Amino acid sequence: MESLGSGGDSRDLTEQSLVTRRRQLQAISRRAVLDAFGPPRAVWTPPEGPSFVGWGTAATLSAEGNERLTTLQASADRLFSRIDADDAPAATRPRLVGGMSFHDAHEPAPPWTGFDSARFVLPELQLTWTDDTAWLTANAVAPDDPATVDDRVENALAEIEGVTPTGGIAEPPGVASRERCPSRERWREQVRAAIDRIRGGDLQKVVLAQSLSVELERQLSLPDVIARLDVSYPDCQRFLVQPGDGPVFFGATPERLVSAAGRTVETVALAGSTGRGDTTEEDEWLAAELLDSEKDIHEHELVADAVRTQLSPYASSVQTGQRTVRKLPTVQHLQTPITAELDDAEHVLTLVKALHPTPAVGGLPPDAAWETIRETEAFDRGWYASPVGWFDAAGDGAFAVGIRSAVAEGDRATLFAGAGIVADSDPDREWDEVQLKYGPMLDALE
Ligand SMILES: C=C(O[C@@H]1C=C(C(=O)O)C=C[C@H]1O)C(=O)O
Repeated sequence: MESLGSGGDSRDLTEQSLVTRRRQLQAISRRAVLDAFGPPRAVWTPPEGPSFVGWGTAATLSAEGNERLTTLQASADRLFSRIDADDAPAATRPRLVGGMSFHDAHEPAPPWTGFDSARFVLPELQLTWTDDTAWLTANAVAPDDPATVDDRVENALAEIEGVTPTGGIAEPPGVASRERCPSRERWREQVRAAIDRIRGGDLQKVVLAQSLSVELERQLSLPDVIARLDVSYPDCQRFLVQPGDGPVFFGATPERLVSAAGRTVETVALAGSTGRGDTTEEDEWLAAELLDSEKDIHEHELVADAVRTQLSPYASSVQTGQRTVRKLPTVQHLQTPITAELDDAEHVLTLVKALHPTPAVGGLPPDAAWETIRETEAFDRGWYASPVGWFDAAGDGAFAVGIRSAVAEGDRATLFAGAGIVADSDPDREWDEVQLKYGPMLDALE
């Protein structure tokens, strides 16, 4: 029988009610809340729509192996099978928030301690910001008396209303030293070997990544880092997952993996990159060159085609929007929005399973790309480039691709970034592209 850890014990998931109570409150700054309440915690801030912070643990679901999302979905169905909830907006429903490793086989070893192959937490408390107000949700699995959850939400409400607003955003901690994997010379060899394999015919595209380990001059302040990302990357999905007192995985990603609400599904193809210009003219010139680049269009269309193909078993029609240039502070990408109306509502985890990894972070064909990545990269991707997000009892949810991200603990952080390699790739240009993609995390740290 499946079980879950809840407050340290292992309990049978069937026959247990999940009790959820909610209260509306005066909107309060997220930074003040993050300052006041430590781990375990999670932050989810989309460019549009409700954002939330969760902390504490009402239940943890984790699973391993290549069927981990199937196992996890079954556990979640049991957890959500009996919900005793009061009436409140959909965004305040109990949510499981978390993610999974890029590779099927994953050991949660440093720097990824606590990051299981797949791990989702139902927070004990969720604070949700909607357009003009905020809601507090308290969750408990099989409490002895549901009235204790009413008490919990009232007490937490008082605690939050007593939180003192914080001052200005602190300066970034600063970077004292950095260590790259691989070296520039080794990268050239890796890219050339990948190109040879592509020319040999059994691989079309592979995304190779690098890691950058940095020692910080001071301890990292997560509330400040998140606040800085909010200012610099409002159009990106900002996320943070901290399973315990140890490491935290966070980022500001431009890439939506999938969001599902009933039968409506939204996703995006994002691949093909160039830098930003120093002047408006140069910037527009770079954008025009990207839109016209055969190499980048090829790299991009492999992603768009794969996404459409992966969604087609679930949807009789998949709509492709216009290919445009997405401008981010340090880099610009080719982007194509893709939407689908499903034949029947599907659990968002089913769609995550179908889509991960898209060739924007993996490659094509998937197995050959996976093998090339495993044989080439000398560091552990962990949760980098993997689905990170949330889902609820209805199977609705939203997932981002965990790029433009870092895993950090104390005064150390490891940043990750990659680039799609196709037959026409140039190793030095791909190296430069990777450095630009470190931008969001480096800006937040130094
Ligand atoms: C792999 C990353 O980015 C991905 C690869 C891109 C590319 O190769 O052009 C562009 C956007 C992302 O889909 C990353 O940022 O680490």
